[in-house]
Amino acid sequence: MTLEFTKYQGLGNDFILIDNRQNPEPMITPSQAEQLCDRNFGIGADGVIFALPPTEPDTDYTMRIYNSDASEPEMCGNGIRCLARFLVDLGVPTRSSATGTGEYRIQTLAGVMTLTLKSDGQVRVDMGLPRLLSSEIPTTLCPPEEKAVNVPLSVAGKTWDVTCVSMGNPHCITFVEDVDAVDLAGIGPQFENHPAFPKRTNTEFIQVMGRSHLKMRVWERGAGATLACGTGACATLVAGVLTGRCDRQATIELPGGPLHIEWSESDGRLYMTGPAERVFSGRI
Ligand SMILES: N[C@@H](CCC[C@H](N)C(=O)O)C(=O)O
Repeated sequence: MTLEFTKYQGLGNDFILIDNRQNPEPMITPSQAEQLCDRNFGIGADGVIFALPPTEPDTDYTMRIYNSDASEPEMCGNGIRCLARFLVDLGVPTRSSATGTGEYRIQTLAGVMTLTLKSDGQVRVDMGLPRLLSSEIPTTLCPPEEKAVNVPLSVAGKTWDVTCVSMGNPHCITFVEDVDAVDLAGIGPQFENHPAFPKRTNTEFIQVMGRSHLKMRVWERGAGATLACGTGACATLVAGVLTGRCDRQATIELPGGPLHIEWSESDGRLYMTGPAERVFSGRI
């Protein structure tokens, strides 16, 4: 089998993009995706993203993604910005927004996202509403109809105060004094596979630098330590606001670079703005 692909990255969170517009099912299996993501024996990536035909009214395409461990998450913030750039590079015309900028409407397992192509090359994504009930995360840290905000979680012999937010996919956020001192590879997997998270979890370790500046390191479910996580940055801003640590707009500083996140007071939705770049194309 020969597969055409293009590699993209959003703040160093990197993906293999596949033009799957002729078929509603991904043209490779999760285990083939895992092989392609291998950084020694494959192309190397944090995940594989498929541009699939639309199945919902008023959408342009459908996005699905496999993590580098072959699991399928509901959503990916950096990945959907890469998908916007991929569609532009494929020559797919955009819709025109009220402000005259180009837009795509993309269906995901977490709902429909609107992507706006900005004139400076960045992509702004309407990431939708955060979900806060324990049943929606999901987590057993609180009763199903309660929010897990600043609740204790025991990991690696220490009690961490955590806040849980779903952006379609699960996030567990904890604020620390010094984010560079966190042993990500040591404790990340223990958060990810903690029995309190029946669907596993992404985990964000956050240092507050100011009310509009948070520094983040992430351990991703199914991908490990990555250089950036868009859904994680959105979930982090929500956790920061809910615990009184930050304003509703902030720069989230990630190892791969900054993301701008806004939690709109008027519509309650999260808006993420950041870059996405093509790295290379190939055939495997
Ligand atoms: N890097 C992504 C999130 C990808 C999915 C995640 N690993 C999960 O399993 O939920 C982002 O930018 O949001």
